Amino acid sequence: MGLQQLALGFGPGQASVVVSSRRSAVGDWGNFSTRPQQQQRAWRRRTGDSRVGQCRCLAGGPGVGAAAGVVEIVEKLNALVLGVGVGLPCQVMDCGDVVYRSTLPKQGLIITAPGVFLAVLIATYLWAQPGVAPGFWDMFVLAKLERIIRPSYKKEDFALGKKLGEGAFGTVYKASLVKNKGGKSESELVVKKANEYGAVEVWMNERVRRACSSSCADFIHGFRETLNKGKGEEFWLVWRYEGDATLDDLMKDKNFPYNVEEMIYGDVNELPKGPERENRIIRTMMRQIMSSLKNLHAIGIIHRDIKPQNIIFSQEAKTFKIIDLGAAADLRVGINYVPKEFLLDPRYAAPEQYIMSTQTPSAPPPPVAAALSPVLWQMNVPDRFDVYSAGLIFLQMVFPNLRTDSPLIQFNRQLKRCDYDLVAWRELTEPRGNADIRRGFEILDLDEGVGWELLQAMVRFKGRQRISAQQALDHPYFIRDGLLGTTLLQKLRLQLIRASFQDRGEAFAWVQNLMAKSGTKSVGGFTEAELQKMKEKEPKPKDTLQRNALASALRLQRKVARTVAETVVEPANKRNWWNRWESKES
Ligand SMILES: Nc1ncnc2c1ncn2[C@@H]1O[C@H](COP(=O)(O)OP(=O)(O)OP(=O)(O)O)[C@@H](O)[C@H]1O
Repeated sequence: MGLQQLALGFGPGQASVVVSSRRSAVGDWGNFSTRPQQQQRAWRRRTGDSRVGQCRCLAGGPGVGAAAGVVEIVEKLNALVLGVGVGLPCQVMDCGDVVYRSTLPKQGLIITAPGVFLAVLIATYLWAQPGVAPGFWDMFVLAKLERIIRPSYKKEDFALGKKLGEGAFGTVYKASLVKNKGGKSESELVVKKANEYGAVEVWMNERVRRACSSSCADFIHGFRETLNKGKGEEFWLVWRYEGDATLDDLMKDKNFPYNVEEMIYGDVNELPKGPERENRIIRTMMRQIMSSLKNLHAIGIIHRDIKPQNIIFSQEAKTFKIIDLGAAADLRVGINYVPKEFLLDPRYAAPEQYIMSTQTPSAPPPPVAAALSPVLWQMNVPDRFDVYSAGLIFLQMVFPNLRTDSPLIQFNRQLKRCDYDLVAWRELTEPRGNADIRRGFEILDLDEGVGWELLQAMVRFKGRQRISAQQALDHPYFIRDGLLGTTLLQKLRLQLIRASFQDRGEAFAWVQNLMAKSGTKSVGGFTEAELQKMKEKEPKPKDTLQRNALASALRLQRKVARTVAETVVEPANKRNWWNRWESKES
C-alpha cells in the first residue's frame, strides 16, 4: 500500500492536478506572505486549508524557472526518503514552500502501520538466514578494514617444519615465523600450500575469522605465491597451531572418551567409569561441535566435510574447533557452490549428497545470489547436510565399534538397507550386539532417552526432517543436568521437538502408545481392542487441499529455480569476482 501511494504521489497525473490547484491559490498566498505571522496562523486556523501547502511542495515555488525545478527535485527526493513505506508524500513531508515552511506545524517522520509492517518485512528478509544485510556489511566494510589493519606476510617470513598432512587440496606443514610481525607472539604455526582451491579456503577462513573466530582454527593470513620456472602458482594459508590431536586421533585411543575429560574440564571426574560419566563427556564434545556448526551456518557457510579428522582440539581454548574449509560453500554469495559437484567423503556424507536440490542451478551472479539466498536457504535447508555428518560423529563417540573405517562403511550400508530408519537399525543390531553395542544404547537411553531422541533427529534421510544445529543445541540433551534436572517447561519443549521431528507415522504410533499407557481401568482411555482397530484402519489418502498445497509449493520451487537459471549470465571470462588476487592482476 505504501509503495503504491508513493507511486501515485509522484505520477504525472497527480502532478498536473497539483499544478492546476496551485494556480487557483497563488493569489491568496501572494498577499498572505506579506502579513504578520500571527495573522497567517489565524487565517490558516480559520480556513483549515492544508491543500494549498501540499500543492506548493509538489509543484515547486512561484515561477517556473530552473531553480524551482531543482528545488522540486530535491523536495521530491526528500519526500521519497521520508516517505519510504510510510504513506503519501504529502503526509510525510513538510508542506509549504521554502519561505513559509517555518510557519507551518513541524510534521517530521510519520509512522504508519503499513509502513512499519513493510519495514519489518524487509528487515526480516534481509536478516534471515544466511543474512543478506550482515553479508554486505561484512564484505564491503569489515573485510576492507581488516585488510588495512592486519599484518600481511610472504613466503620468506616462514620457516617450514614437519609435514602434518597431505590431502587433495594441498600439503600442510608445521611452521614458525622467521621474524614476528604481529603484537601477539605467533610461535607455532601451520602452513598449508594449496592448489587453486586455496583461494576459496582463504575466503572462507577470512569470513569465519571476522564472524565467528572461535569456531574454527585461528586463521592468520592467506596469500598467493608464483612458482619458479613457470610452474604456476600456489596459495599459502597460515593458521595458529591449535594442538596435536584431532578428534579422530582421540577417538582411536582405547580410553576414549575418558582421555578427553581432563583436556576439556581441566580435571578428572570422581564418578566411577560408566555410561553416566561417558555421557557427560560426549555431551560436552557434541555441544562444542554443534555450537561451531551453528555459528558457521549462521553466516551462510556449509562445511560439507565434517568428520573427526577435521575437528581439532585447541589446547589454548580447551575446546574443539573445525578445520579444513577447502570444501565449504558460502551460500550468501554462492561461492564454491556447484550443486552437482561431488566433493564429499562418502563415510560422513548425508544421503542427499548435494547441499542444494539438483534442480537449483549453479550459483548466479553475486547480487542475484545474495538477493535470493534466504529463499534458496529455506527451500533447500543446506545446513542439514553438516548436521547429518555430526550425527554420525555422535554415533561413533557412543559406539566404539564404529570408530574405524570399515565398520562405519558397513553401518552406512545397514542404515541404507533400513531406509535410514535408526529405530529399524536398532531393532536389527541390539538383540545380537556385543557389550560395546549394549553400552552404547545404554548411554543414549539415559535421561529418558534424550540422547537417542537427538541422534534420531540428526540422522534422518530427508534433510528437511533433520534438526538444525541451533535446534539441536536447544534440545534437552544439552541441558546440563540431563532430563532429570529439567523443568516442566523444558519437558514440554522436548515433547514439542519430538512431535515436530517425528514422521506422521511415528507420531501416530507415539500418540497410540501414550493412549495405550493411559488406557487403564482407573484412568479410562482406549482399550487395546479399540487401538488395534485404529491401527488396522487403512491410512486415509491425503486430502485434496493438502495435495494441492504440496503441488503448489513444488511448482513454486521449480519456478524460482528456473528464474534463477534464466537470470544467470555467466561472465565471459569466468573470472571469480571475489578472488582479490585475480581481480588485482586482470
Ligand atoms: N590449525 C591447526 N593446528 C594444528 N594442526 C592442524 C591445523 N590445521 C591443520 N592441522 C593438521 O594438519 C592436518 C591436515 O589439515 P587439513 O585437513 O586442513 O589439510 P588437507 O590438505 O585438507 O587434508 P585432507 O584433504 O586430508 O582433509 C590435520 O589433520 C591436522 O592434523
